[in-house]
Amino acid sequence: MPTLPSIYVFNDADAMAPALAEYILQAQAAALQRHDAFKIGVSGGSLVANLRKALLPVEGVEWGKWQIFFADERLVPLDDPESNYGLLKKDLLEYLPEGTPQPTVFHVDTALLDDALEAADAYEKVLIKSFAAKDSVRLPSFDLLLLGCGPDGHTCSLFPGHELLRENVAWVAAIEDSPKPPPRRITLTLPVVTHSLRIAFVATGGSKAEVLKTIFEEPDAGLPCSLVNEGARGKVTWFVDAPAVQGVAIQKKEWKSPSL
Ligand SMILES: O=C1O[C@H](COP(=O)(O)O)[C@@H](O)[C@H](O)[C@H]1O
Repeated sequence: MPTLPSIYVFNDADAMAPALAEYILQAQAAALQRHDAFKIGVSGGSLVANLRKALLPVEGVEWGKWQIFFADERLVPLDDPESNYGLLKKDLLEYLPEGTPQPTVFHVDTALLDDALEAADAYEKVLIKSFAAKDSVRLPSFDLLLLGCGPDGHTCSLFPGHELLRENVAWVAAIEDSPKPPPRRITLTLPVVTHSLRIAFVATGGSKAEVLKTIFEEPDAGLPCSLVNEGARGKVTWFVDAPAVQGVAIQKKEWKSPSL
């Protein structure tokens, strides 16, 4: 089993989209063989536009079987421009053609936006219900996590050097001092992220090149994305465009379409 992440580089986001779609459809097929649902966790940010580009043109997405959870969420109203749920709805789900079976989307409890701890506990209970009781399951196994990578190397709302990186009991944790606004958020914890069956990072644009250099060339710097690469050995795939890895020493892989 390979231990390094697989890194696929494309000229631009348009060229990346079909490969990302194929990868997601492979994960969907594997999940639907295991159970009658596709349980995924998604980030917000630039990922969502890339998902729309990838998924809208293709057939075979069984939207009605998707159970979508948030890898992290900002504690703001769902219609706030900062909401990851709001972004997913506006930039992806509202584009689904009329009559498409809708995915089940698990958003944060909006009654708890002022209390990050309560909001994290409540979202953990949602996971416990969806993935079986915490007593019998040490960690939930997402079929797929689709993650972004911030320009500082954060992923989910796990920020470089933050104490939350050491959280190893909770499935979902509260953060009140996010260095990127808004400060109050909830996030999946690192053990939950690395326990997922597959993890894909999507990073595009030259603004990511500097941090990708650190992530891949200096993994010991311990940036959150490097910790995921390390902790989820062999299960991590990166989809990037050429500007995002300009000047970064990586071992690229060539995407082979399963349809060829
Ligand atoms: O704050 C956040 O930022 C990251 C990265 O966003 P990007 O726009 O630089 O890709 C995102 O993955 C995370 O979900 C979000 O809450």
